[in-house]
Amino acid sequence: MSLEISRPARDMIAAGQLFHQRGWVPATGGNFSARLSSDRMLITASGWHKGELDDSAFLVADLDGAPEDRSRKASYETLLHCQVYRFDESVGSVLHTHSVANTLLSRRYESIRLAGYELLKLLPGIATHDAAVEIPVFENDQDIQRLASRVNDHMKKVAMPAYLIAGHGLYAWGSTVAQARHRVEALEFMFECELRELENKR
Ligand SMILES: CSC[C@@H](O)[C@@H](O)C(=O)COP(=O)(O)O
Ligand SMILES: [Zn+2]
Repeated sequence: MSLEISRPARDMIAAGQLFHQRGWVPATGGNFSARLSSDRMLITASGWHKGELDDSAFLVADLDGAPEDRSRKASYETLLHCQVYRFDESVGSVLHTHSVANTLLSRRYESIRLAGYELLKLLPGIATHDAAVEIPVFENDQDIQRLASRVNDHMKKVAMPAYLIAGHGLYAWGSTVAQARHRVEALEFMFECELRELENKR
């Protein structure tokens, strides 16, 4: 495996193990990618357990989602990764999780407002806890092309640091795998806080 591929693969393998330990990628849920160049990415193959990734779990695809090796099957949600890379050329990694907190909140709200958290500072353009962000929730859809196009239309109108798919999971990104992972960790922490707050109000 070339150095170009082995570094992001190593970081995504480590992210998968961490997310699995936290319960954020049950069964074969979740998928990960890293940009390799302006028009290529390394992405998880479909159907892998994300806590058990190894070098063979990744494949190179273009930003239309076509694998270089046509015999390989990229993630079912590849086009959602392509959409983010195409929308913002500074994005270097996209990570997707299926946690209990993000799933429950996304089933309940049309968007999640996160305000007053110190960890908001992990998100782009935020330098203080005294801030708020809206994380939009999109209706789930097995037609990933149609879902990617809905996300794209919304992104053109409203800046977002991440988004949720209802009853499904979180998509977050960053300039590197490490930054995307930190953002997933921060968002999952804040979602967990929101969920517990909600439960305490009952
Ligand atoms: C089989 S349940 C999970 C999938 O439908 C999907 O949401 C997911 O996150 C993983 O799909 P994958 O094709 O392995 O990248
Ligand atoms: Zn998913």
